[in-house]
Amino acid sequence: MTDDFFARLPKAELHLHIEGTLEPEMMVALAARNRVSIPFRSVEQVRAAYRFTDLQSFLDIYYAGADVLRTEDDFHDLALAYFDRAAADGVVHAEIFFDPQTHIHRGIPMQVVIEGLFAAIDTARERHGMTVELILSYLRHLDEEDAFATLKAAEPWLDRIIGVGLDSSEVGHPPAKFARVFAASRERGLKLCAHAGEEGPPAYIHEALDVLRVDRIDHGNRALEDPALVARLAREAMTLTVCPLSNVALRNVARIEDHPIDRMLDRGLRATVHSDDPAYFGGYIAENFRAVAQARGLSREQVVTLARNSFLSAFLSDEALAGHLAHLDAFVRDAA
Ligand code: HPA
Ligand SMILES: [Zn+2]
Repeated sequence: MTDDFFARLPKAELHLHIEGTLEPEMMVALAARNRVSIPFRSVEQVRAAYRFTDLQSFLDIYYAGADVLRTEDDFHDLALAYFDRAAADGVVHAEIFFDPQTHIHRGIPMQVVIEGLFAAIDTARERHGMTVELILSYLRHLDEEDAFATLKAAEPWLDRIIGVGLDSSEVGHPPAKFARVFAASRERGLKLCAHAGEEGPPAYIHEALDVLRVDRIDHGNRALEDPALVARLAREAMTLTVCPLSNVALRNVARIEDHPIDRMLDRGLRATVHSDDPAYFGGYIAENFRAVAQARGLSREQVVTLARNSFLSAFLSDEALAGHLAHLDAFVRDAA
């Protein structure tokens, strides 16, 4: 399989934090445009700081970097640059996380964030035919009351937000901490996702399923430590949105050659491949597919299964899903 095959393979991006697409060049440019001081003098210095030892060491830099995002134009420019990049990687549908609390706590109103993102989404549809949905992600290191305030602040735009997520520092902040705000989110018709089992134990995945009643698990790698959980996830066809380059960058997997993606597929798990925070972890979605496929010697059939799973796991109408699967089948036939 050539680089071109991985880039043209039609796919859905389901695990991407838009703040994690802030490339060092844009960070430096927005710092200058908004007269925000950052602790780096050049793009090279920013890149050199991207050596992580765990999730928290990444989050510290990721939240600091987000401070250059101030205006509706900033959010628009950030997201449109990402959509252009994703289109070149074969992404035809994306469901992206955004972290409103990161911005609200700095005094940037929800409206600035959301209207900037919506404007870019409209352009992505016109320019690339790409469909994009937003997932409002609650920060789990903050309390549930703050999450409730965020849901309330998003009320005017909920008809254009497809779901909610749960991210940030996992260990010590179990899913059950957000039981009530997830129930309230579900009552408003929102889909539910939660990061679980990235650094946290398998018990957090059980909780995300039983207490939050999520529709998708983000990461979920540590499920492999619990055979009964693996059997349950497989039986329920519960998606795990797996991010290979993130797993290596944050040292949840020692080397890409050790990545468990094929073990997940072999055990009947509905795994998908995504990019998480590509500006920080060294590659967008096609590079995640290529790197893990080459390192693990995946067959073409396994790679196509990963792409198919991305559509099966997306929050699409039956009609849109059928269209994407037909397009994928045609691509596979033509590429044969
Ligand atoms: O990989 C992640 N895990 C938890 N929180 C995050 N916020 C951005 N990326 C991540
Ligand atoms: Zn993530």
